[in-house]
Amino acid sequence: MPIHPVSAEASGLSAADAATTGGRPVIQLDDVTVGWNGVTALSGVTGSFAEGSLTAILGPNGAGKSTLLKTVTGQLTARTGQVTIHPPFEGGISLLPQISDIDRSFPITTHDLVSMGAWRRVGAFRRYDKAERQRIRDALATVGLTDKARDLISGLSGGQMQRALFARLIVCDAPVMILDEPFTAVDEGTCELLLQILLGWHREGRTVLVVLHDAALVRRCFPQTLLLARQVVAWGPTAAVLTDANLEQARSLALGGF
Ligand SMILES: Nc1ncnc2c1ncn2[C@@H]1O[C@H](COP(=O)(O)OP(=O)(O)OP(=O)(O)O)[C@@H](O)[C@H]1O
Repeated sequence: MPIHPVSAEASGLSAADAATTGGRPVIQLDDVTVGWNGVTALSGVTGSFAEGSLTAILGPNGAGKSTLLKTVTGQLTARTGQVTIHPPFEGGISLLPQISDIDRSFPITTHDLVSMGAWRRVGAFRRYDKAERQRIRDALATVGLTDKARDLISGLSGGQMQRALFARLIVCDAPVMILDEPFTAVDEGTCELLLQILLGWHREGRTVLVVLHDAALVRRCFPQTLLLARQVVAWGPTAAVLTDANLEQARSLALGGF
């Protein structure tokens, strides 16, 4: 895993920026506003995700959580403001998209979906070497999908599909992992397995951002929280962010419920 420390000075950020989340900034947002035509999905977002941090992104429906992830990963462009991915992390971000964003009718096997995680190392036309093939087999085994490797993804259940997407991230082996609602439509056992994999990434020193809806799970397992409601309501240590007052403010600022 290519994790290289970058000092706050070298990254061009003040020590105060780094101090807000306890480490060196990996992803920095400065007054970021994103929207479509007449709609402003996010406005004035400023803050940073520190190296090695584990952050839950929480907020009501329509709060701009997916919009934030898509902006950070370059799928959307900020209308104003600046998103900075600090060196050496620019090419080191992997995304687990919302399951509803994936075309499950595409005729690809579970094995091939997971293999796509190696794309950055292998490229489009080179053959997978022995080490990559073993890495893919190990990832399938870790998520319990060895016997589904040759099945088309259209035949996987919701929980199996989430396991396959986690296996793809395992193969990616990126220093920054971004996950959009990874526990949606999964049973309790799958949720626990995937949660343990995710917490393992955090223990390994990766930077992990996860959009979630379950405040109890966030309180139990996520040290940092970004509470969004079309703008930042609060961002910092989870206990300080998930107060009744902040949650009430988030509900009143956004259109939907949690
Ligand atoms: N492609 C788009 N075109 C126009 N508006 C969009 C588009 N995608 C999202 N929006 C709007 O932007 C706002 C934020 O959407 P977003 O999906 O980021 O919210 P969210 O917090 O992830 O919601 P949820 O919890 O329901 O998934 C919503 O009002 C949504 O309708």
